[in-house]
Amino acid sequence: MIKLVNICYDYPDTCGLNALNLTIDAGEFVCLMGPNGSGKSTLLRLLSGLASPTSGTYWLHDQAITADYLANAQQRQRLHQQIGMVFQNTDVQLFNTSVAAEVAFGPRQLGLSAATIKQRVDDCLALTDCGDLADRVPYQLSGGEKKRVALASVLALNPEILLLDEPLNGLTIAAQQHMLTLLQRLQVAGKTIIMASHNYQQVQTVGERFIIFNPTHQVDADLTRTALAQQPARQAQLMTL
Ligand SMILES: Nc1ncnc2c1ncn2[C@@H]1O[C@H](COP(=O)(O)OP(=O)(O)OP(=O)(O)O)[C@@H](O)[C@H]1O
Repeated sequence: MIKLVNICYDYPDTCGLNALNLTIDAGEFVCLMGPNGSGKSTLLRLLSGLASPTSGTYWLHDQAITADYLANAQQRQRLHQQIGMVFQNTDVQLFNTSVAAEVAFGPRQLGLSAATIKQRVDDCLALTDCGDLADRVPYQLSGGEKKRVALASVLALNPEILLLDEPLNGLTIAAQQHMLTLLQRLQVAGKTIIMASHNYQQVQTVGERFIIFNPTHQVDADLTRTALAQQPARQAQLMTL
């Protein structure tokens, strides 16, 4: 489904990703791990179409997602329907005056009918346990509530792939568990989940594949949960990230 071939991404003064080769299949639950600055967020930005590789090719369903492809508004919108991203800082993502309006925003941009939009909003609020937040102002919600609303607004476009950048950061233990259970439910419902995290303890029971970056922005290891469980030294290293 996703295929990255020899991807490099350079910021003006530093490297973000270095010679990345990766294939991700539909339905996987992938955790991107590695130290601060190793490239996890950069990879999510590339996958979401917010940035294009400096070199190499990003394929999604045999379509090369190039800067030229993304320059076309219709094609960009198509990508955003296929791949949705929950940002690390949800404050940059939530800008509407009510939660219901926030979740309706994406479907409205697609020009869907009022009845379809209402159905999608109701479904996504229910799925993320945000039904009782519908009339609240997103900016005034707690950190955990904001993450769930951001997820609901992404789900309203019904993307097949969900990208999440440190979705557990700043949440209470209960809110973390809530989010993880929600993500597992979405995977069971057929979504592909790609989540950046530096906290192995939090994600070890939900992630099925662990792609671990090193400080030079390369993939250091790409392991199934079972394979990682057989590498205590690697697990210990992940615990210290
Ligand atoms: N907007 C930017 N401008 C310049 N350099 C950047 C920018 N964003 C990231 N970088 C650099 O690119 C490299 C990869 O950063 P990235 O944010 O992808 O890492 P990360 O693994 O997500 O880190 P963290 O765990 O701290 O979120 C780092 O060296 C970082 O300093």
